[in-house]
Amino acid sequence: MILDDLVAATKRRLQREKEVVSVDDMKAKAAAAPTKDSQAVYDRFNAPGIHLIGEVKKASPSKGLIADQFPYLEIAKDYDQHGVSAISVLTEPDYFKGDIRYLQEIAANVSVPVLRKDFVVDSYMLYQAKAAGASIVLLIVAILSDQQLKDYFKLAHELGLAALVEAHDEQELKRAVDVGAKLIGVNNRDLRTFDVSLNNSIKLRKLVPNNIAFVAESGIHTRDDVKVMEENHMNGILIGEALMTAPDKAEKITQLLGV
Ligand SMILES: O=C(O)c1ccccc1NCC(=O)[C@H](O)[C@H](O)COP(=O)(O)O
Repeated sequence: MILDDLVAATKRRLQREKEVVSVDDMKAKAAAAPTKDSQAVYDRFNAPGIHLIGEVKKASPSKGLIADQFPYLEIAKDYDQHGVSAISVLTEPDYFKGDIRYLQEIAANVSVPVLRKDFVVDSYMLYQAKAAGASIVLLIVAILSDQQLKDYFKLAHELGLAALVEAHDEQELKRAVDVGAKLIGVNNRDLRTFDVSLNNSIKLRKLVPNNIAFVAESGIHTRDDVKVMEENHMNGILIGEALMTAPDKAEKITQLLGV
């Protein structure tokens, strides 16, 4: 399964990264970086209306190369200036052609919170995220044990990072709720088959109390898709491909949000 490959590649990468910057040095870098207010992120998504997370991604396992030209900083600034509530930056290099340096540069140049979109399997990645200026980290339930999920969720908050806890089915959703997630993302993409169904987030939204902000992820392309998400009480939508392939990002955001 692709998630197993992603986890294995991430673990190999971390081994190399720790040789360059030791765990203690990364912790010191994280401690030296400004601490953000995780509650402010949660409040942002709980405010009325639907909140768009615009994603900066060059490639993905399901789509291959998405953006041949990849002026990531310009794209992020464009998102920032045209109404996104947060920016998701892929930092996974092997399958998404991402880089933690993209996040670092983007976080230093935009006003909205920045999400580290990666496959967190080690606390080192949370220290890296804080050191790079992220405000949010993705915790994917499917790749974490209950203990890891609990530990990383706690550590994220100690570092001032909000956690977007991602689930795909009812069982994973229960684990997200049980850990105390305040921001849950439900992926419409089945990562085993790459099939996308907006019905997945619609179905699971009903199982989550309204005091937990809920983000529908993947496969959202049009204003009609967004309307369906609004009608089904999503607090947020995470959109990658539709924005990355739009020649005019500002126009696409305006269109999607219907403003
Ligand atoms: O997109 C993939 O192929 C993929 C494969 C394995 C793990 C994660 C994957 N995608 C990450 C995402 O969740 C999406 O980048 C994000 O939700 C945006 O989706 P989209 O709007 O469909 O680009």
